[in-house]
Amino acid sequence: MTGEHLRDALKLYFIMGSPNCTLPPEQVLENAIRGGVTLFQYREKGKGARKGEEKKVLGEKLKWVCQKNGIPFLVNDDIALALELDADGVHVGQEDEPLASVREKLGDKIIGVSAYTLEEARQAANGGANYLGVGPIFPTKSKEDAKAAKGTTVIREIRQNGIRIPIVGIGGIGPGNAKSVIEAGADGVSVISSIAGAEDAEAAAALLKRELTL
Ligand SMILES: C=C1C=NC(C(F)(F)F)=NC1=N
Ligand SMILES: [Mg+2]
Repeated sequence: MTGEHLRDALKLYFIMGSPNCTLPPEQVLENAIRGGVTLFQYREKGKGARKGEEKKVLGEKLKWVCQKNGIPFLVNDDIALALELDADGVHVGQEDEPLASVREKLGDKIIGVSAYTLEEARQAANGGANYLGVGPIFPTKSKEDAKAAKGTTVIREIRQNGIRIPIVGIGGIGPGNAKSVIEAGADGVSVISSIAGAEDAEAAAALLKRELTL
């Protein structure tokens, strides 16, 4: 996938695992994609998260849903699982395996890196990350150890410092604030609870997509 294709694919980036879903995760994902999700990250984390074989089995199901619908399937944190599932890529945080060693294992697959500050963004961009996950932009309920929300200024700051790689904002993004993330210079928004926690994931995704394309 070329850089520009990835930039477009980041538009509406859905992230979830079984702890985020009330309905069966594969059904939530199917509905979310029908509503306009453009890229998916399997993030099996938090209370009640599956482990080992169960985590892998769910990953295979969700990867299949993505492949059927032609959208990229990424795995959060777990490099070994990403390789086992032959995922399209991974997302790693500052405290996960260093970018250089992940790149060595994954070759030209997609590697996204979390960035909370301009410095972290610059380091990841220089280190060959394919995209940055910048946030939390707004207060989030989806990550227990989330840092203080930064607002959209941090995205503007990264762009003003000449960092051009694709950026997706993350953290408390939903209808009403999604557009401001794009206006600050991000190529897309990533959401967990706005879609996974919605009564109707398809409608929730469609509402967000519409706001992003207005
Ligand atoms: C902690 C995270 C930060 N950003 C992202 C993404 F949106 F994909 F960039 N995913 C994560 N799991
Ligand atoms: Mg992580």
